[in-house]
Amino acid sequence: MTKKTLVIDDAVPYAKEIFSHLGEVITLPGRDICNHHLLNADALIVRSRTQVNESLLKNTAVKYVGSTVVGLDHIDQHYLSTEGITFYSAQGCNANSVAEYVITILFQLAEHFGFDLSRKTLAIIGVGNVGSRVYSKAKILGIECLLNDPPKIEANPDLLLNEPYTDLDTCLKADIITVHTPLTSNGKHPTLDLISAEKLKRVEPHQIIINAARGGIINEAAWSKTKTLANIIDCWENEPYIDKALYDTAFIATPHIAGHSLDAKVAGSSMVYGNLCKHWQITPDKSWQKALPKSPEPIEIQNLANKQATLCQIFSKTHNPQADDLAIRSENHDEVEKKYEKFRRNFPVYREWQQQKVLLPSDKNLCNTLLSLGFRCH
Ligand SMILES: NC(=O)C1=CN([C@@H]2O[C@H](COP(=O)(O)OP(=O)(O)OC[C@H]3O[C@@H](n4cnc5c(N)ncnc54)[C@H](O)[C@@H]3O)[C@@H](O)[C@H]2O)C=CC1
Ligand SMILES: O=C(O)C(=O)[C@H](O)COP(=O)(O)O
Repeated sequence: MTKKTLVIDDAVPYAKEIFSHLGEVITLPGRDICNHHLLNADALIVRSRTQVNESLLKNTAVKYVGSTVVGLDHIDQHYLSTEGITFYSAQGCNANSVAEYVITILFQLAEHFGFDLSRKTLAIIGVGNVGSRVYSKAKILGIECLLNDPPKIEANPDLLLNEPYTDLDTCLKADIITVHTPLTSNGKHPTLDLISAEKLKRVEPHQIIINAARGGIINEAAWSKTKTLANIIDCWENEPYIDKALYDTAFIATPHIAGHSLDAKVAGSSMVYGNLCKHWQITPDKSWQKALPKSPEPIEIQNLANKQATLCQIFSKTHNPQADDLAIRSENHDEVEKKYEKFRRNFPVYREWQQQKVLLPSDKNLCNTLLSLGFRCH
C-alpha cells in the first residue's frame, strides 16, 4: 500500500501525534494552504481559516476533507459532493467551550453592572449544540430563557409544548440576546443579516447583545450605532480586519476564541481522526492520548458576598474572556488587527469545566450547582 499524505492546518493541536500513523503529515498555517500544496495529498484537514472550494482542490489528489471545527461557511460542500470528495466535520466538538464563554461573561456583566441574573431574561437564538448547552447551564443557574430556532421547531413541533420557544421579535425584547446560529445565506431560514438594521431599531439601551457565532448574523453597521448596555463580540465580519466602530462599542471584544478550549480543539481533532480511520478502514491508535496534559490544578476560592459573585470568581478562573480582550486591545486599531490572528494562533491553553476541580468551603448548595455544571468539587 502506498503511503498516504495528509495536509493539516498547523493550528490543529497534536496533528503529528494523532495523524502520523496514517501517513506523512504536512502542517501549514490554515490561511496559507494553497492548491499546489495539495496536488499529491490524499486528505486535507482544516480548521476555520482555509477556504475549501474548487480553486483550492481542482486537479489535486484530495479525496477526503475533514474539518476539526463546526462552522461550515468556509466549506463548499456542493463542490465536494459533486467531485465525490468525502467530507466530515466535528459537529458539537466545541459547544461546551462556547457555552462556558457565554455563561462566564453573563456573570461578569452581572457583577460589573450590579444586577441579579435570576431577574433577567436570556434569549438564545439558535438552539443547536452550542445554544442548547447555553440553555441547560442557564437553567441550572436560575436564569429565565427564551428560545428561537425555527428549523428545529419545524422538525419537532412538540418542543413548543415543553420548552420556552418563541418568535424572533419576542426574543429581541429579552434583557440579554445571544446568537448561536450558523451563517447561511440560502434556504428557508437564512441567518445572514438575521438581526437586521430594522430589527436593531427596536433594541433598547438596557439590553445586552452577544455574538459568538459568526460575523454577519447581526448587521454590524447598524449594531455599532445601536445604544445597548453592553456588546460582547467574539465573531466578526472580515476577521481580522474588524470594524473599528463596532469594536469601540464592545464591552468585551475577543478574537474568535470562544471555542478555543484545549478540550474542544482536541475533541475536534479526535473526531476527524476517528472518521478518517473508519473511511480508510484503519484501526485507530489511541496512543497519542498520552501526549495530552493532565487536568489543571484545583481552583481555590475566597468566600464572597453571594453565590453569583462566587460563581463569577470560579468561572473566571477557568477562562477569563476579559484577559483575551486585553490581549488584543489597543488605542490603535491597526494594532488590534495585527494582534488578532497572532493571539489566536498562540492562544493560552485553558480547560473546560468538566476538567476543573473546585476546593470548596462547606457550601452544599454551591457544590450541587457546580456538580450540575460539570465541575468536580472537593
Ligand atoms: N466563536 C466560536 O469560536 C465558535 C462559533 N461557532 C459558531 O456557532 C454556530 C452554532 O454552532 P453549533 O451550535 O455547534 O451549530 P448547530 O448546527 O448545532 O446549531 C445551530 C442551530 O441554529 C439553528 N438555526 C439555523 N437557522 C436558524 C435561524 N434562521 N434562526 C434560528 N435558529 C436557526 C439550527 O436549527 C440549529 O439548531 C456555528 O455554526 C458556528 O458558526 C461554533 C463553535 C465555535
Ligand atoms: O467551530 C467553529 O465554527 C469555530 O468558530 C472555531 O472555534 C474556529 O476555530 P479556528 O479554526 O478559527 O481556530
